[in-house]
Amino acid sequence: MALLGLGIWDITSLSFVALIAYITNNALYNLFLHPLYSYPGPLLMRATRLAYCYRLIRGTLSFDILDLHKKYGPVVRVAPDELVFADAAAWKEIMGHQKGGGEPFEKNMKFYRPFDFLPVDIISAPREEHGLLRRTMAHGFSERSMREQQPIIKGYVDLLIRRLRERCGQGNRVDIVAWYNYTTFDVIGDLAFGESFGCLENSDYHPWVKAIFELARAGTVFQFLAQYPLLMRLVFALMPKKLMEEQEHHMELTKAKLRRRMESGKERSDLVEGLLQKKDEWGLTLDKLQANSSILIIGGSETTATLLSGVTFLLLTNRAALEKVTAEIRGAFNSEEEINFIAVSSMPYLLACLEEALRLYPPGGATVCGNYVPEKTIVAVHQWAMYHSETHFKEAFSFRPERWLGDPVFAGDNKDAFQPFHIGPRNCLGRNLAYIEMRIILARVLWNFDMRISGESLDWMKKQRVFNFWEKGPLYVHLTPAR
Ligand code: HEM
Repeated sequence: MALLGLGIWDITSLSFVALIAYITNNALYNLFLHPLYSYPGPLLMRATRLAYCYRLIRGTLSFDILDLHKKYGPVVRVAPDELVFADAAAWKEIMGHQKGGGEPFEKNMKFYRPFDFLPVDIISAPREEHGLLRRTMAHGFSERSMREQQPIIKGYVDLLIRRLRERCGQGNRVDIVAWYNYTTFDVIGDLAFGESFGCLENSDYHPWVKAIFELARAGTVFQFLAQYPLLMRLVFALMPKKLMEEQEHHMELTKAKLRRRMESGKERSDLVEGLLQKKDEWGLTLDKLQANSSILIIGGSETTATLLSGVTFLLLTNRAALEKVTAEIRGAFNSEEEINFIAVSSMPYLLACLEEALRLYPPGGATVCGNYVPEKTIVAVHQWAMYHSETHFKEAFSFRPERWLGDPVFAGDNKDAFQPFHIGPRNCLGRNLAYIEMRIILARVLWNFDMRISGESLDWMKKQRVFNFWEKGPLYVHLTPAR
């Protein structure tokens, strides 16, 4: 084959040279002419986004960002068009409420919705649609709804305790991560679809839940590919058909659950009732309902289970704090029945332990909040890096619940830097529900069991990487009934 007298090898060599020239040209532009050229950062990261993507898909980005802040200061250029901030004021500037409503910047869709064909949900909706969705979904999180949801949540916590009692004692160990996941997925499954996933009942993950964990790692790869549309198309063309079918199957399962919830005809104070009531008026398709209920489940279950796993690990490796929080709980109640939503809200040390775990092990972690400013710069805050900085928190790597209780040793901490639920019009809608679930579950577990960490899990937190979620291995603990 010949083109204008050139052979195949000439054409290949020319294409290669053209590609190298293009990459070099781009890198030189990024280093010397780009509007962000004067911001500090490592040479490779300033020259090309590939260096950032490499850290993202290795799952080490969040930890690397802390080192970068130490070396380059509170604002670092981590990709040609991206700045990360380790400054408490950045929260407000990036996400705070604006006069007239809305947030200052649009979200970065390459991060939040890497594929155009995915239906829009509350997390990825543009400003106006987001406002409508949020106002409607907020009904499910009202005080009244949460009061009515209390017996549902209690039912699953009762079942958790029963299951753990069946398994504890005589040298047995349990993987507490799995049990927290079973519980929080069952609770939110019930609150979003009117039926649980049956994880606690069957003492196993439901395939829907398993698929979510399997997709998390792929998510970072797609966030990387979203930067390179041609590569994305190539990967899609080569992707095994089976993977696409599994994704379809997952969405079908969600739709089937939703259909059953709609056909039940019951009015419930749950998390989707608001949307279902507006379904016809807004012409909400099943795809959109599916997308939003999936977000509720993923956002409301994995996060809470992660934090519960984190706080359990931190307590079991900090004996004094474990004894103190256990004494607070066991001293406050005469019977387990008294441990309810209201009672657990007034347990200061329990709350301080949860806050400290949110600081050391923020669920979704390490996630960024990318947004575009008009000049198409992405701006981001990385929670893990921000919270492990001595600039903001004394003894930043240690578990010190006292810092949240006014201990003068930590008077210099910059609490404004700590925003695990984000701030502004797109902050976490489920924050109150999360606190209630976390307090009730932790209080009931500590009331019922003396806990000890199993030797093989002592470096559980150290080994983890982040792929949108913390990639948590099993956390083995020994439980002994306390009564
Ligand atoms: C420890 C537990 C939790 C943490 C740390 C957490 C954190 C967050 C964060 C950081 C966001 C902002 C995400 C973004 O825009 O990038 C968010 C949004 C959201 N969360 Fe949570 N969350 C937790 C539990 C829950 C629970 C239990 C629910 C209940 C279903 C929930 C529902 C939501 C919803 C609906 C949004 C979207 C809000 C919007 O875009 O307007 N979250 N959460």
